[in-house]
Amino acid sequence: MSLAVRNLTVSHDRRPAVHHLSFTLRRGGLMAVVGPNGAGKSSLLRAIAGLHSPAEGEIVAEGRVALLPQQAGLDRSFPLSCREAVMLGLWAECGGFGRIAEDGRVLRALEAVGLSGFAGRPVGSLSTGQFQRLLFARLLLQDAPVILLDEPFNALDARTAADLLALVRRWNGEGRTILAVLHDLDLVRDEFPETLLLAREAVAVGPTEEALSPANRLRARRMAEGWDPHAEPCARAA
Ligand SMILES: Nc1ncnc2c1ncn2[C@@H]1O[C@H](COP(=O)(O)OP(=O)(O)OP(=O)(O)O)[C@@H](O)[C@H]1O
Repeated sequence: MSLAVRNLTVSHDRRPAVHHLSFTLRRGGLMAVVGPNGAGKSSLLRAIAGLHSPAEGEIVAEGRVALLPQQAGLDRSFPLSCREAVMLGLWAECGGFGRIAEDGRVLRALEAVGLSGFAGRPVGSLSTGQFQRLLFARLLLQDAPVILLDEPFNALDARTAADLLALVRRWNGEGRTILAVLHDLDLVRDEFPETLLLAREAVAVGPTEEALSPANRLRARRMAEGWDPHAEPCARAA
């Protein structure tokens, strides 16, 4: 197994965003995470990436995990050039000074996502699509066997989405394991063989067509609508 999530509860202020969730993903697996707003999808990815400690349960990943976060949660006014922003992806691998020797890799990553000539541009000057390409270049450099994508094609034009989808396909073809939060169910059906349908708890996990059956989607909607944000914290997640 490349990724195993066992009885995972992720809480904010002791209120569970993800509740007693278990699933596994084989090496080279390609799985979509689908669910209503507030279903816990981003919380799940952040916990797998090690950015949020689980309240309960266990996450086992084979090798390094790289996360493409949601753009909406990022501060783009930070004074960084594209080169520096992509180099941040190398921090865990090379530390501060070692990265300077890696400029060639950074330029190649920028080129691979269609951003040749952008190395010196401030990140704040990029369009949404260009910024998403930049985040993909950073992921490319991280070279992780497990890749988490949080709404990777949101607010992109067709050309940018197609280019970045081609990169995802390439990574998967190289045997990397990919877990992606998506709202476009047609894209999920076309590209992702497996799906986790999440409404804080797992509604379904398995082959996409079965997981996204009308009955499961209705159940997910009802579970999300029935959730009381003021309910008592989960006693088991204390
Ligand atoms: N930092 C936080 N502090 C407090 N509550 C949070 C925090 N982050 C998320 N939550 C809450 O956790 C629940 C799940 O949020 P999360 O962002 O994981 O859902 P999501 O499925 O990714 O939603 P969306 O589709 O809208 O992006 C929501 O009720 C949200 O308000």
